[in-house]
Amino acid sequence: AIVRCRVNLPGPRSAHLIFGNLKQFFDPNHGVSFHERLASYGTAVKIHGICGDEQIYISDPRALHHILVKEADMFEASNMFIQNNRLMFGYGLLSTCGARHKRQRKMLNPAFSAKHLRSLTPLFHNITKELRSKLEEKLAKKDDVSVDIFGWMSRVSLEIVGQAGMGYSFEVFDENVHNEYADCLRHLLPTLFTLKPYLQFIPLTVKLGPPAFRRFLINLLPSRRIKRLKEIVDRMDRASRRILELRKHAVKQGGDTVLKQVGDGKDIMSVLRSGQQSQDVDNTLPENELLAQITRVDVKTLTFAANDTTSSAMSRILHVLSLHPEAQDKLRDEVKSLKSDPDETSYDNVMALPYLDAVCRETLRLYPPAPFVQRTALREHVVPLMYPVKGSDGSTINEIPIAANQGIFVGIVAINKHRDVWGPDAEEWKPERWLNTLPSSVLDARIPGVYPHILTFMAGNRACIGFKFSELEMKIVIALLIQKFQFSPSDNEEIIWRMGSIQTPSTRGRDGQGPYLPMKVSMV
Ligand code: HEM
Repeated sequence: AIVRCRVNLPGPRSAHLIFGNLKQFFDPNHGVSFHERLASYGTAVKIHGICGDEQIYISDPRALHHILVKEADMFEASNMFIQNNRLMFGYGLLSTCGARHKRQRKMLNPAFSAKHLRSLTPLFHNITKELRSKLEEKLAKKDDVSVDIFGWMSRVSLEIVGQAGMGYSFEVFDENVHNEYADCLRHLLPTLFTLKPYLQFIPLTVKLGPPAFRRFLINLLPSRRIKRLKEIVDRMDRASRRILELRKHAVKQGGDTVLKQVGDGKDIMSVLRSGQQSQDVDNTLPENELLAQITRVDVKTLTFAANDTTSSAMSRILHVLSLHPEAQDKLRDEVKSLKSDPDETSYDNVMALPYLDAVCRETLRLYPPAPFVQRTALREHVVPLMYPVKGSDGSTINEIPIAANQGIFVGIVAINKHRDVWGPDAEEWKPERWLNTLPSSVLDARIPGVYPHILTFMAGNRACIGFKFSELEMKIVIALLIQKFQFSPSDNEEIIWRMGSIQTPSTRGRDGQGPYLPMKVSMV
């Protein structure tokens, strides 16, 4: 349905008869500046969608508290997001709504608790040490080497989610083994993102008969990108089937011989399974959903949700540290000053490092891997604003009447960098701001994020379930790498971060070749 705004919100003119502003919004190369332009209109901005549909880009703290927490039942993940994830993964956490989503979430929560993460800490250490050995090998004969940091961050985070999430090793550190799954993940989001304006039609296309018929139609389409996407999804599906076969086989066999492949029972899926066995029938998922949780739906959902996000965040941290050598030295001093051996740092010790915490928070604030997400209003509603906006007719708007079915973009990057909240230096990378008491403007804004004061991991009932997992992973990987290596910018390549559902690095002129972050690495 085409929905119009009920109030004269400011915003850019429509740029295209059919796609409105969506091609600008989803443009990998110029999207970052378009999003900055949107934020300059104010905290509630009108965007033109498909065929005259009007959507609202919101970055106001009070409005987002309302939408994501207080009245979350009235705003769902967008139908496009749900349907698209369902087509790619099946019925998992990223592709269900309402009571069904709530049930799945309740089952999964304990597996992501701090208590459970504590037990995973040694595993995170061991995997990072494997990465360190790889880099040390490369540096054995040279003073410095140029390394694709994104590639390595992607491998380490896939291995961590593989082993800690599913008890499965992707064996990513063996450079002689072509890793099909890692390859698919690397290309999935960038390919998907270039199709975003067209994916707005997904809720219509899923009604076109059974899956086999839709597959037949896809094969008739002339678009190379759609064919590529289908191929990636099919390859991931086949690979996830193989992972599960291996896992089933190994569980049947039991014993130490299979531990390298299927872990030691501490992984998320095993915890889920034992939780399922110990709970009342009423509390459990129906059999088909339980199967969805521990079958390839989950392999794909977990790896998809965890991999690109965390590797983007870790790459960004190392990139920023390479541009701020004094901050890098300060962080290294902090890690080295640990009383315990940094290699064996416990969960509590690594979480208690103040400068490491500040570096992670500041990078996640200024450069959230997911710069926006989408929601749809289920019913009409009025949303209050903390910072009034000036309407296109000059009037002052204090609240926004939202129509049923209206599309909403949650402006994560815009709220994280809001000047009224963070002050005139909001756009600067300053980890020190987290070491002092935060200004009252930040505390008063009451930004509803699960990660305090920023919206990077979102808020409310669909907030990131893996944020503590990811925080631990980032801290261990960064601490152990900084302890041994110096990271510097590449001599002759300009790094560009591209707009996407998840932002990824690349270099100028390297369009369509997947993420890439060359950096110089040397021993300290
Ligand atoms: C820096 C790293 C990460 C960032 C920035 C991030 C961000 C987000 C965001 C913004 C959402 C909300 C999506 C939406 O509502 O449209 C989300 C959801 C989710 N994340 Fe993360 N995430 C990260 C790491 C992880 C990790 C490591 C895992 C798993 C191990 C994970 C699992 C999930 C899942 C399963 C959801 C769906 C939750 C639901 O719908 O109930 N994420 N994440």
